[in-house]
Amino acid sequence: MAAVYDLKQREISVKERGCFTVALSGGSLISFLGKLYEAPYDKTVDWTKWYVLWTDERAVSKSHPDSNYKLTKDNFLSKVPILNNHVYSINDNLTVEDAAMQYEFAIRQLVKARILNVSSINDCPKFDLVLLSVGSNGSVASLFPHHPALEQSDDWITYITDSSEPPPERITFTLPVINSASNVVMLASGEDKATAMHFAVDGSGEEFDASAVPACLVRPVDGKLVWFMDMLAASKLQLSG
Ligand SMILES: O=C1O[C@H](COP(=O)(O)O)[C@@H](O)[C@H](O)[C@H]1O
Repeated sequence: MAAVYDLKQREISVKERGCFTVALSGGSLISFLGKLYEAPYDKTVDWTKWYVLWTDERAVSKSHPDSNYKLTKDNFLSKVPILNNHVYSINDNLTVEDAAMQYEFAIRQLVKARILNVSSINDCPKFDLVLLSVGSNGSVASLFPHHPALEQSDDWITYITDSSEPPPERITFTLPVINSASNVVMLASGEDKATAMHFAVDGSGEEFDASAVPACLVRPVDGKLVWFMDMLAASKLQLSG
């Protein structure tokens, strides 16, 4: 995945603020992060500057196989020297409502400490990088097709109790936060993503309902969007015009 992210962008963030803030979703993208602890990146990345957060979490314990934290810990964090106090996971001992509030508070503290920038357009936190693995239904983070959470713009973090994919309870970034990032990378791999990718990339026109494919609603307001897909996920693209 082009080493996940342009090395220069990381260097710019580190030079400007002395840190690099990344929000990770769960899903298949986590296995691609492995490239970052292989040569040459293992020598060039300054891991001590990284701050890691999650775009969303499922309401399960951190040791549960469905936990996005566990997935990231097992496949990435346990292999790289990111500082423990730079890892901001979502509390698994609270109700989703309280965990969402607590997580938003933690993000506000990072903004106060100037570890996280703020968007000049909407006052949302401005992550250096948001990495999203797109679901087979076109979901991003824990924002699912036609769900009212897609409309949420008052809060940075919200929660849902009726996810169309198990488990039903989740905590998630809202779209304004995703769209305020400096860089958003969307990843889709596998044939089960092909229909969603077709709508996400080719879907347009008055009749197209973007809320049916939340990935379509990812449009950074003042940042870059990069898509990575494998041949199977891209197999239904029309790429006309
Ligand atoms: O439930 C979730 O799934 C999506 C997509 O995962 P994938 O395995 O189809 O790549 C993920 O991005 C999200 O963070 C997670 O909570």
